[in-house]
Amino acid sequence: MLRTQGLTQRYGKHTALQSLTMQLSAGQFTALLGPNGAGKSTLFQVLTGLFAADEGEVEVAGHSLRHAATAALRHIGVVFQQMSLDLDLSIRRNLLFQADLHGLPRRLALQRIEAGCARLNLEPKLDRKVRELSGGNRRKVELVRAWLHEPRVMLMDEATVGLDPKSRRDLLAAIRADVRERGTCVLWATHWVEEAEAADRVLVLHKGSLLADGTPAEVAQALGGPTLEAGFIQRTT
Ligand SMILES: Nc1ncnc2c1ncn2[C@@H]1O[C@H](COP(=O)(O)OP(=O)(O)OP(=O)(O)O)[C@@H](O)[C@H]1O
Repeated sequence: MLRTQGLTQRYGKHTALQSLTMQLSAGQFTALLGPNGAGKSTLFQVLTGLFAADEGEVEVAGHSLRHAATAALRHIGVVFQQMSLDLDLSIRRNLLFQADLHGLPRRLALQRIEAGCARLNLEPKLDRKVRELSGGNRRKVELVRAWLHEPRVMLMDEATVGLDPKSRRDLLAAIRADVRERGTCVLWATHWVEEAEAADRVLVLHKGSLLADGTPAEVAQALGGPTLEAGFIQRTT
């Protein structure tokens, strides 16, 4: 569902991504675990087409991001680290704005907005301004927004930063349910080992390269364990 081949990105003399090759399947929740500065945000910027990598290729659902960007990006939903909702608009207006950008007919847009908000218990708040919502609920609105065009690949960049434990758990549960129900392919960037431990698969990114790839147990072993956390700290600090 999502493939990269030899992705390399440099900022001046600094190499942020070093020939990164990976392949992610449908129905899989993959954690991209990396310490600060590993290259996670750079990878997400490339995967969402914000800029083209210096070298290498990205394919989304069989479409090349370089040669068929519109077709590729249609399958991508994203929640970035930084919130990007309009604080002075209601949840509904924020989501309708995004639906319009995707060219969704109004009736279908309203159906998806209501269904998405119902899944995340946001429905009673649809007409509240985003400014009045807690951090956890703002993130949920961003998730509903990312779902509006029913993408097959979801990219979540440190989506739980700043959330309390219950909000983190709720957001993760909603994403996992989506993986189960729609077979979504999720790439979840985090530096929280605890979140990676709950993933189907873990990719460990360090200094722009993949250090390990496998189930949490396999990665713990590959990193020299005994736990994922111990191996991760040992190999990335
Ligand atoms: N625009 C930029 N110009 C120069 N260097 C950059 C730029 N963006 C990122 N970098 C550098 O590239 C490397 C990777 O950064 P990136 O933000 O992708 O890492 P990250 O894994 O997302 O880190 P964090 O967890 O702190 O967000 C870092 O060394 C960073 O300083």
